[in-house]
Amino acid sequence: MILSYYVQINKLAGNEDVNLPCKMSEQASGYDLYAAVAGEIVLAPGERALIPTGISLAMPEGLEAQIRPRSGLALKHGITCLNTPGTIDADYRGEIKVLLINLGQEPFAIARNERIAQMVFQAVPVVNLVEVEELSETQRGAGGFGHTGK
Ligand SMILES: O=c1ccn([C@H]2C[C@H](O)[C@@H](COP(=O)(O)OP(=O)(O)OP(=O)(O)O)O2)c(=O)[nH]1
Repeated sequence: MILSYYVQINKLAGNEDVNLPCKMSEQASGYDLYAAVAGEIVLAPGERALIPTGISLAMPEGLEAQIRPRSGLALKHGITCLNTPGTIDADYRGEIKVLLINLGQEPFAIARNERIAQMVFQAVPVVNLVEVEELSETQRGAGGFGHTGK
């Protein structure tokens, strides 16, 4: 089953040269996001930075976008998203930004229009929280955090 949505995308002023998010293969889950940094920035080992993408979105209600790391950057350079997956709410109209951290041992340079992360769209169910005095019983009950063993 294929779910299909229209999502509006806007290039922010001064970012006309920055690539729109792009799927690198036909059935890729994620749209790669491009850095809209001025020139180049360098992340020292252990350093984090909020990287602009130069784009904003208008998604239909019931959809979110998740910002996830690129595995190649993580494996080769220790570059990942600190808050993964970052949550882009359907009602957010600001610039999409990517919170990167350098967990590697070398400085890592990020140039304008370099692919830094990916964005995966997800359907979000509408949930109404209902406060009650007691919850239904289950076999697990309150067991968690490894209570079934290693
Ligand atoms: O990686 C991210 C995470 C969030 N956002 C934007 C879109 C999102 O809709 C908004 C708020 O994100 P979140 O709810 O994670 O942040 P918060 O710390 O709870 O802030 P707020 O109080 O603004 O909701 O920030 C990004 O651009 N990139």
